[in-house]
Amino acid sequence: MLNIQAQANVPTEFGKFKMMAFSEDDKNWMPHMALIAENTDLEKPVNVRIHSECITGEVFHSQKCECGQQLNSAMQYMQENGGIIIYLRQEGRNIGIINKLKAYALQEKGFDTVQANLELGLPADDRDFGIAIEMLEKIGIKSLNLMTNNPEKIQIIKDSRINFNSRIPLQIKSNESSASYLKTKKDFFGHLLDDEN
Ligand SMILES: Nc1nc2c(ncn2[C@@H]2O[C@H](COP(=O)(O)OP(=O)(O)OP(=O)(O)O)[C@@H](O)[C@H]2O)c(=O)[nH]1
Ligand SMILES: [Zn+2]
Repeated sequence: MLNIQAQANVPTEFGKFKMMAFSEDDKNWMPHMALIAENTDLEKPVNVRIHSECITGEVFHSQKCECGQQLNSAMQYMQENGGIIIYLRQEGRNIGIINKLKAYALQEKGFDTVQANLELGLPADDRDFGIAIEMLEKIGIKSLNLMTNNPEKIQIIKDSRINFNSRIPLQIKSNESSASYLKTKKDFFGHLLDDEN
């Protein structure tokens, strides 16, 4: 069972967030995180972004994906409108950074983002979004507006006790390196992306 192990108010370049670390015990060095923007009203439908860790994109500014820009946009949006970011430690769609780099090496040889995982004997997407539901319920969210393009995340909320009120699109313009990745997300995973990608 996940519990809030610690929480503190942290100023960021976007504004102040209450940052919470969730894990089963306080010995976990990679806890899932919740960032709650100031002025978030938990009694109204809450704006929520469920975001999966991507060290290459968020920390090292890789151009192969749009995760870093998505996280920045989400933080900005939550500060302007109130809301919560659930940050899941599910690097590489939960295959981990070592396997993700192995998958990237295969992508250099022409495999796409899905084929590369399968070639490694791993699922295309191994994430468990039930963790996000558990965290949202602990925080006390009853109804939400979900910031995503991923229909699976929407379905997970609809299958839970939390009310799905609306979707907030989160589309980042593609670049030369990310265009084919975004096309595969649209074609294979059914992501709700406009045609500019
Ligand atoms: N295995 C693998 N993981 C990747 C690759 N590129 C990005 N990721 C991971 O994919 C996750 C982000 O998933 P996305 O499919 O981009 O987006 P999403 O979270 O499903 O959907 P949105 O809510 O619309 O952003 C992060 O954990 C990234 O580390 C890749 O080529 N291979
Ligand atoms: Zn990424």
